[in-house]
Amino acid sequence: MACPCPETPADLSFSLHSPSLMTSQAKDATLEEERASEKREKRRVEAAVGSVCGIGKIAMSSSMTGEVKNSPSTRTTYVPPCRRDSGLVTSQLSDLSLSEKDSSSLTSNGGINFDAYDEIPVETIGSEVPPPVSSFFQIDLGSDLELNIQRCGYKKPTPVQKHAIPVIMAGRDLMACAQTGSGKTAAFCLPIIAGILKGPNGFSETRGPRGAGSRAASPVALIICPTRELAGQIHDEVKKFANRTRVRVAVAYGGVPIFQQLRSLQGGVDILVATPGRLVDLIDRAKVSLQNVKYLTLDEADRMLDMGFEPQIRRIIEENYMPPSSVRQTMLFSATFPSEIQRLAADFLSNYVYLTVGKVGSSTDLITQKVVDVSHLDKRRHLVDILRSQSMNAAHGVPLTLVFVETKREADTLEHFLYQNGFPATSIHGDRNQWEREQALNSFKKGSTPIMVATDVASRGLDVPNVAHVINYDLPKNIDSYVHRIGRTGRAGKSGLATAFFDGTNQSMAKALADVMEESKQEVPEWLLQFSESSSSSYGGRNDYGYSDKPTYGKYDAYDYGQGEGMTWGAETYAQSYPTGNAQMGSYEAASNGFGFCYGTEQVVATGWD
Ligand SMILES: Nc1ncnc2c1ncn2[C@@H]1O[C@H](COP(=O)(O)OP(=O)(O)OP(=O)(O)O)[C@@H](O)[C@H]1O
Repeated sequence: MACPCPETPADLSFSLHSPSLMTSQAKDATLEEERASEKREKRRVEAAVGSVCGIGKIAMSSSMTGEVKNSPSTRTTYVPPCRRDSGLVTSQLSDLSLSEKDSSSLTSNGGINFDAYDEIPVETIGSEVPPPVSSFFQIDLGSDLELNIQRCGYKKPTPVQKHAIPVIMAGRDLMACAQTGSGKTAAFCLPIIAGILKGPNGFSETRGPRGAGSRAASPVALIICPTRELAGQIHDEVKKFANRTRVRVAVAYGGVPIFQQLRSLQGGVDILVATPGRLVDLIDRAKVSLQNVKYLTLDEADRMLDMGFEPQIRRIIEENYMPPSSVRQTMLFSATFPSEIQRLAADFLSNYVYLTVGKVGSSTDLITQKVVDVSHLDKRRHLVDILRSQSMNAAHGVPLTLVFVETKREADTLEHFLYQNGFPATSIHGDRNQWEREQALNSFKKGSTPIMVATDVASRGLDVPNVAHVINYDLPKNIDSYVHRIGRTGRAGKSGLATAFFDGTNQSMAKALADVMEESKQEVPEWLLQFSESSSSSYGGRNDYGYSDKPTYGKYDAYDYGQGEGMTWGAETYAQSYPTGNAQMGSYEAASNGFGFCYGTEQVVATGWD
């Protein structure tokens, strides 16, 4: 059958093959051609990037960049040769158990298949956008880093890496939106490390105290993210890539004693990964100075805004001697970008490239999405039936299953209920101390407790390999959270299953949910379409630009915020807007964020961020 998709523009130097459509002979020939073109491309990109890799804001001219011609603020779309039939046609979930297809989707969660991402359309907007690469070795990342990439088993870059790495290496600011699990972390880590290893700023005398001196640690790269677990995970990732190089990496997040973090900073640091609250604390103690920051990355930038971190972020960036946006390089990464993020981009980025892989805010079609109409009272029975059914069908024990609930109390209650009913479950939420949270996550990762009940504290960024099933026991209040939650499965090109329980209270989500399902080629149940047509509310919906339409400020979950040493702020969630008038205190600790204003203490609907 003829491919209905537009041809890949002939002038694109990288190939976008659909492997399933190729014979092995054709594959060999293509590989040969790829190697040759890789070498040609490497020479061209080297010539273009030259000595400015990652150390300056020198934009490449279109004549330097080769075939992809860009005039100022050009929109370039890379269209895959043929969108594969994903094969993920969903069948109705039988009333109380998993269908055969769903079960097989749970067990086919095996190997990494990044080819799946090759078919996703990519768009770049900006002036003189550096061309993408098709291999890690096409751009000079340095031999140490190349070795570490190989050690990590990364054979080829994912689309976001193909496009983002050359942009960052060329010294450009970047706002990048790519689907969950598609390798955004390495997309910013690799060029930062490469830049530090090459650049004159990288190993200057300024990276901070090396001994017992009193000077503040002065990182060259700062990576800010919303949660402790995510900070820990990014730190691990950076350490893997910086292994056996002289790049020093440290992490700082709340909920644990600060002393150990202070000690690691004392040795001097090149890359600091931090959550906003603890970072402000360290700056106030004069233990961290931002005056040498050359690379600033905001990971899950939209979530940090959503959580009300904007004052902290602004304070960190605008009031602490951080070099201005014309000097530093700034990168924003997420799978969703609500419109509010554009204000931040306008303030913090300069002459940036806007990169989108797939549709902004959409999910990957590697995840089979189900939605079940279930009354509130029936949820537990449904959950038990699903868990039983998948355990019976699983070849190797209970598949890793993440169950999202709305409140911390519900997380505890449901964990207890599951445990009482013979299911090996644990839970993670903001009322558990950091040690308990890490224990829970580890035992989930190892499969000792293959069922984890979680609040939104686990919805973003967490990369647990082989999560087979995400169950939205309680649907979140906005569609971006839904996209991130289900993105805990179907990562790194693997398939996954996501089931949502839709009850009477979720009607305002119907349209947004149906839209996301349609965008990712899922079968939307007729009853949901009907709800979505009758629902007049746009809450949780999207505007014409694919951004979420909802008001994002003041929707507080509990977060890692202004905490002192070992202390957890905001153990609960502030359901609505802040600052609020008539506060109604809940059972949480925080009433002040340490920056001079009171949090709204609206009705408490906890989801456990901190
Ligand atoms: N090029 C690659 N080759 C092999 N594995 C990779 C590659 N890039 C990333 N991975 C792996 O894919 C997984 C997902 O990557 P990562 O966590 O960076 O995704 P993400 O896009 O940041 O997801 P999220 O939006 O949920 O934060 C990780 O286990 C990572 O190690």
